[in-house]
Parts: sequence; structure tokens; C-alpha cells
Amino acid sequence: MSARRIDGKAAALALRQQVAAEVARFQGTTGRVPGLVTVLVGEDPASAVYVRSKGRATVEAGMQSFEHKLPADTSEADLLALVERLNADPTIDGILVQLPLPSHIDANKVLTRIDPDKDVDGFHPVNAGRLAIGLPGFVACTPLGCLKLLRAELGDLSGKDAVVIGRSNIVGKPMALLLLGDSCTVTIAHSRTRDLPAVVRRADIVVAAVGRPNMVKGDWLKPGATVIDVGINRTDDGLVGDVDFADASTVAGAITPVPGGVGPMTIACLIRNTFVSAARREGFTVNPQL
Ligand SMILES: Nc1nc2c(c(=O)[nH]1)N[C@@H](CN(C=O)c1ccc(C(=O)N[C@@H](CCC(=O)O)C(=O)O)cc1)CN2
Ligand SMILES: [Mg+2]
Repeated sequence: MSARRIDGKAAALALRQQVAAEVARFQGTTGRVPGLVTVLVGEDPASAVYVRSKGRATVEAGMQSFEHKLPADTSEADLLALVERLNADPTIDGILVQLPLPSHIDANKVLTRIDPDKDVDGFHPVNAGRLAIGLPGFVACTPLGCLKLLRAELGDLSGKDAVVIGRSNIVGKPMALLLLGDSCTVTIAHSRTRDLPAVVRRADIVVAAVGRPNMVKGDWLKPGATVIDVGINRTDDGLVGDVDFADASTVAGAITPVPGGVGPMTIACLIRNTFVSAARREGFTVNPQL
């Protein structure tokens, strides 16, 4: 069997175009342009690329992009003060603090200072809680992007067996909750899971988010399974995912590549969340498909 390649780049472009159309309708009705601010602390080259891509995607969707680039030795107090100013700024609908932050800054403290209703990354504990009990809020962009790819590939997910490998607050845990919300039977596997290949082999849906290059092999998979690879690992062989793509493709029914799978959906969902934030603030009805 050779798995279908799930084209995250195309799906992301389609979502961004849909958001752009909604932004135009929003602006026509309210006279307002949604705004996203990104905050980058330090010189991490990958983070700089991601922040640039986010700014470009924001503008391409017809929204305003504000960018704060701060030196690596910015104090935690100064960063918190900036967040407070952005919370109070009515032209800003979304605040994104790029991770990772330098080690002298407590990232949780900073993320918790963002107004939950401008937290388009969905990292604030209030938004994590809203997701856990099924209230509207903001869902983290990477797991939201994965869910959108899965729904587009499989349609109704209800009753499917899903295994999420990885239990991070940013991907694994919210991913598991989203799959549960779509009525999957969900297992969260992690570094202490016993016989991981046997656990993964039960799954109709596998989401790998561990940060270990090429870890998931073809013989770990149920034939026909849908595999979503969240891993972005820079190796001597270039950028690879957490799934051994070539090997897994001989068994899976469908699989996301790295690059060109989940990554582009992360940015598209950020654009989506920023528009949704502006719409909620103005009482503008959001297309539920978005
Ligand atoms: N505040 C946040 N920080 C971080 C997040 C986040 O969602 N919010 N996620 C990651 C980084 N990230 C966005 O910030 C991100 C990572 C990867 C991609 C992407 O499109 N990747 C491409 C490959 C690009 C490359 O060569 O590096 C792909 O997979 O096709 C987009 C966004 C950590 N920080
Ligand atoms: Mg983990």
C-alpha cells in the first residue's frame, strides 16, 4: 500500500483564503481591520522565520500586523509590561509571544499575563480550561490544524481509536481533548508507555508529537491508519518528522509529510484565531466551518 499524502500546504492556503474573505466581510460591516501583534525575544533563527511568516500571512489575509523584536537580554518585568500595554490596546485582537523564550524568563508567567480573549495561541490556562470543559475559547494552533486535516481526510471521526504520542501542554494534551470532543476513543502515550508499538497499532488515527526523528515505524501502524506527524526535527539529513515517512507510507492509509504537513496549518490557524478574536469582540457572526 502507498499512503495518500495529506497536503497541509494546500489546506493551509485554502483556510487562509477563506479567512481573507471573512475579514473583507467583517471590515465592510464593522469598518475595522483585525490586528495581530507578534513578540519575538532574542535571535533564534527558526523563531525569526516563523514570526516573519506569521506577519506575512496576517497581511495577506487583510489584517494588520504589529511586530515587537526585543533583545535577548530583555528582562521578564519589561516583557510583562509590554504584554500589559498590548492587552489594553484596542487595535490589537491577538497577542502572540513566540516560544521558546530565553531561559531567564518564565514563559508560563508571560503567557498567563496575556488577556485570555486576545490569546490567539490558546496557551493561557483559561483557554486550556475552556477547551477541557467544552466552552468557546482559543485552541492552540498546531492541534487545531491537525484536527482540521483529520476532518478533511476522514469526515466524521466519531468512534475512531486515536493515539496521541506526546503529552505536552501545547500539542499532546489539547490534541487529545479535541479528538475526545469529536467522540474518538483517545489514548495519550508518552515516554513511560509500555509497548508503545502495540499501543499505536490499535489506532485508526495516530498523532505523533514527541520530537524524536523518525521514531514511528511502518510496523507500528494498523494498515490504513491516518497518521499526523507534528515533529519538526532538524537532522544531518535535513528536516524530518517523528514518523519514518517512507516506511510508514507502506502501511498507512494517509499521512502528513514534513515539511508541508502540519507546519503550514499552524500559521493558518493563527490567522483564523486572530480573525475569530476580532469577530467576537465586535459581535460579528463567525462561519462555523472556519
Ligand atoms: N507562540 C508560539 N510559539 C511556537 C509555536 C506556536 O504555535 N506558538 N509553534 C512552534 C513554531 N511554529 C510557530 O510558531 C511553527 C513551526 C513550524 C512551521 C512550519 O510551517 N514548518 C514548515 C517547515 C519550515 C522549516 O523549514 O522550518 C513545515 O512543517 O512545512 C510553522 C510554525 C514553536 N513555537
Ligand atoms: Mg511530550
